Amino acid sequence: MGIGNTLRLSSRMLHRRILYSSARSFTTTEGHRPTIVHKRSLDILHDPWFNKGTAFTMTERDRLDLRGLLPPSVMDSEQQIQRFMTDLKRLEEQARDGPSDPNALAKWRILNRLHDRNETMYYKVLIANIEEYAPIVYTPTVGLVCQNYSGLFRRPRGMYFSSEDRGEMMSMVYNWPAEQVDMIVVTDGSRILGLGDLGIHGIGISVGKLDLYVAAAGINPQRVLPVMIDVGTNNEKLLKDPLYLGLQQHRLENDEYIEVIDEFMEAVFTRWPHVIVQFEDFQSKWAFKLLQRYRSRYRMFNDDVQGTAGVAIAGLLGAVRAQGRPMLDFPKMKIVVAGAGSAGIGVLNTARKTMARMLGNTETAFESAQSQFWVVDAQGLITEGRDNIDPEALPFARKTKEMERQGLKEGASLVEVVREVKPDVLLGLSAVGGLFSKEVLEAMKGSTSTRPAIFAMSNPTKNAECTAQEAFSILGDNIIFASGSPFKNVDLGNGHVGHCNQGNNMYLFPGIGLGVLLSGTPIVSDGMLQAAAECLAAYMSEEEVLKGIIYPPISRIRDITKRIAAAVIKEAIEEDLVGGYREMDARELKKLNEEELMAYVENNMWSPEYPTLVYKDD
Ligand SMILES: NC(=O)c1ccc[n+]([C@@H]2O[C@H](COP(=O)([O-])OP(=O)(O)OC[C@H]3O[C@@H](n4cnc5c(N)ncnc54)[C@H](O)[C@@H]3O)[C@@H](O)[C@H]2O)c1
Ligand SMILES: O=C(O)C[C@H](O)C(=O)O
Ligand SMILES: [Mg+2]
Repeated sequence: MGIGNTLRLSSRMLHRRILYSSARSFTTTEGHRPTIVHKRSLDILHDPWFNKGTAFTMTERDRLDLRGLLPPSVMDSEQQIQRFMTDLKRLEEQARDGPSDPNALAKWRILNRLHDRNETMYYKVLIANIEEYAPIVYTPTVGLVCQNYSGLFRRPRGMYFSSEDRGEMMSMVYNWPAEQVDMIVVTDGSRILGLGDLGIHGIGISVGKLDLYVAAAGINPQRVLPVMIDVGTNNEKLLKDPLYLGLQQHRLENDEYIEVIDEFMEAVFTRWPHVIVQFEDFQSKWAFKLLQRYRSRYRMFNDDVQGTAGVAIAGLLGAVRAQGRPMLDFPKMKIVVAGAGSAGIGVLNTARKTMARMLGNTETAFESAQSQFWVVDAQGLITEGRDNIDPEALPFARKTKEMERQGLKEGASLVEVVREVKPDVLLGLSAVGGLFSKEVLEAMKGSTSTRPAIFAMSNPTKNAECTAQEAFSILGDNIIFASGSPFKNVDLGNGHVGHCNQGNNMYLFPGIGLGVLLSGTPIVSDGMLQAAAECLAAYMSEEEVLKGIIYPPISRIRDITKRIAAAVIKEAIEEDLVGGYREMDARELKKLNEEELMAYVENNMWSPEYPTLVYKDD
């Protein structure tokens, strides 16, 4: 069409064009008309017709009571699809360089989908097959899940409190639909297993821990709440990833950080005054501070510091018994610990206290206990000669002169320390995979123990300080071996089998939580943690321990958890801290004999059975 023709567009055509365009704009307006929904909160997220997932805008989240039920980052639909496609494509990569069980993530997805559609059935499957599926919903696969969380994120589970929610937490906590919450596991994502800062993706660890609370301790799944507190991340990869679901800012520090955690604690304890909060995978610089800040004010504990310590003590006492010696010989053990973070220091403090108690609890007993430990961190052996020593590690710093006599100096390497000390136990909580190298394990051959023990406790599997195969093949089947993530027993030929123990805080935290809940204690005391550890230590028979089996198999986790809960309640009674639980008041609780106490615990453990449902109009 020439210019002239264009100019001569008939008025009829022009009219038609205008009509067409106005019809289009009319259609568009129609498309923007709001959809009326008769639902709010999780009911919307669980409805495929209305759910937009992370694409709900902040105003919509506020309008529909969704605040806190989704990660804080708002995505558009293009970004959502990009995330979905990245995940889909990752399947191929995983088949190539995935974990030792190439189906682990696929199994996790299938279990997770079941979790989304039928909780009762999910927990029935999990409890009946706990040995097979704990490594899927818990370590090591949970680590992989967190690392791939952006792609795996489907239906949100739990609550997200971010630093953007300051001033709002007290009200948004009411967006959680359950009237009662018994157990919260909270993380800030700053140190997930040995995988470092995973930011908001760390929520997977809270979900995994609570799965064990339900499966092992029989906490009602309707009363658990996984929480992620997003104060930013220092993980540069996440900070640069446009599809990251969390706040793209560096972590808050100092008072700003504490104010966020304070507000969260106040909010959850205001709505649910009897809730128990388990702190999980906070970097050590905050783990200790927050524990001290809250432990006498709230029902809370730190699993990495306190749960790990109890499990390690139980294992160390097992290692003494495995030598055919009485537990009271524990204070004679020489222990080299690699790693002085939240877990390592937690273990050291408790081990020292246990030894000191065995030696009479005097000042000399404490000093004598202290001299049984050699601590090696990223900078080598910790001595008093170190500049800027971490105050938490200070009590375990060795005296320079004494070390000189032993042929060691500040910063000595792990292999040097093992060679000189010839320890009974080598315990790793360093998060460094392969730290117990061939050289280090060879040096352990010089151990003066009749049955040396190797505890490679870092998680997940790739961060273990050594594999079971490496330990047994170098040191033989006489050793005691425990690892944080599960390893299969090692066939050493000629009918010899190296037994692998799983030294993981999963043997303690569910029982601690359950005992605290059912006792109604307002705080989690050192005595309760000690009672829990002693219960675990005493659980294994003489015969098992002599075979090198120092922890129960995970198939017995529900039974051990029940006993630990009873031990915690007993201790709460001793300390006069019981408050009772539901219809069992403190006075009644104190009257229970051993058998009745066990029955009380058992009767209060949830089991996955379908209840009869009856409809009732509001
Ligand atoms: N098995 C369990 O139940 C259990 C429980 C808690 C933590 N963990 C594991 O323990 C590990 C550490 O956790 P954390 O919270 O203490 O971490 P953290 O980051 O606070 O501490 C790590 C420590 O290891 C030290 N370290 C680093 N490189 C080292 C090296 N080459 N040699 C010796 N030490 C070295 C660091 O200096 C630091 O002291 C993680 O892998 C975690 O999964 C296991
Ligand atoms: O989560 C685990 O498996 C144990 C422990 O809490 C850890 O941080 O590694
Ligand atoms: Mg942990």
